[in-house]
Amino acid sequence: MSSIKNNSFKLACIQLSVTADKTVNLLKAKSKILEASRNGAKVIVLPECFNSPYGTQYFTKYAENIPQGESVKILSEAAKEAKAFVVGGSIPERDDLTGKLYNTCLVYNTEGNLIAKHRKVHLFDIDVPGKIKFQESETLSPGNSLTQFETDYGKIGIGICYDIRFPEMAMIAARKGCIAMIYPGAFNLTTGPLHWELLQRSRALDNQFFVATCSPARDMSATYHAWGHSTIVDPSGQILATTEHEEAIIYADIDLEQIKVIRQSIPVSSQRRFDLYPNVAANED
Ligand SMILES: O=C(O)CCC(=O)C(=O)O
Repeated sequence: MSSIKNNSFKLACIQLSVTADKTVNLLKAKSKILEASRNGAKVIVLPECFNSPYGTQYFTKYAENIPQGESVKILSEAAKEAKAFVVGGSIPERDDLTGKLYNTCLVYNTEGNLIAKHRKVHLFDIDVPGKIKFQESETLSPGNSLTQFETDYGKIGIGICYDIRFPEMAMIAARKGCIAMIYPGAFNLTTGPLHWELLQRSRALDNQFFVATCSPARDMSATYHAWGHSTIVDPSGQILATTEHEEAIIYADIDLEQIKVIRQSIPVSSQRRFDLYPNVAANED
């Protein structure tokens, strides 16, 4: 595990109501970050696409350059005022050099400095006949790297929404010593009920670390209906905090001792047989 100054902290996930008005979204996000901080949270998470409605038709309009964009400024100010680590959900990012758009999570430290940037690696391209078809790749490009950042409590890995379906990402974070994976995400009314909680508990149990997800609140007048149910799961797969689909802040006390205890009792990470699966990608027929 990386250098840890404190063995416990309060984690908050802000299930924000996101509107079509970017300024309203940003001001609300900042005030909720400060509220979470007043309630003792030291790591505060926003949802996927917290400054814009979620949908490929919106990304171009709401996209911002990093670090010049207005969302960057608000996140930095909020983290500094809150004296907390802020995992800034995600925003549509425009790379001015290439013109490409990304779904990007920015992370700030307690001084308001940008310490990590994760571009969603696995784009949400699915087609469930009669239920949901979504093609993020119509407008977005995928990121090409995995992201972890240091806090006073240990290292934390970042994924965005669909990234949670790829256990390799979380496993790499765990093997690099992360204490948690945090996934800003916006599942939907088709895949949410069956998969959202199951995926979180699976990633937590696979890796015996904490997992947190943060969704926007549901808005039935929007074009995309988010599942909500932001959740925090402990290293044994138990749910520490969750909610329904309305706007809410959920909190959990994260006790890092729990990681040690479960890893000592069920020591799967030291029992792995990498001699049998050294390179999973090479095993395709
Ligand atoms: O994987 C899913 O079912 C939903 C993913 C999603 O909504 C996203 O990646 O934004």
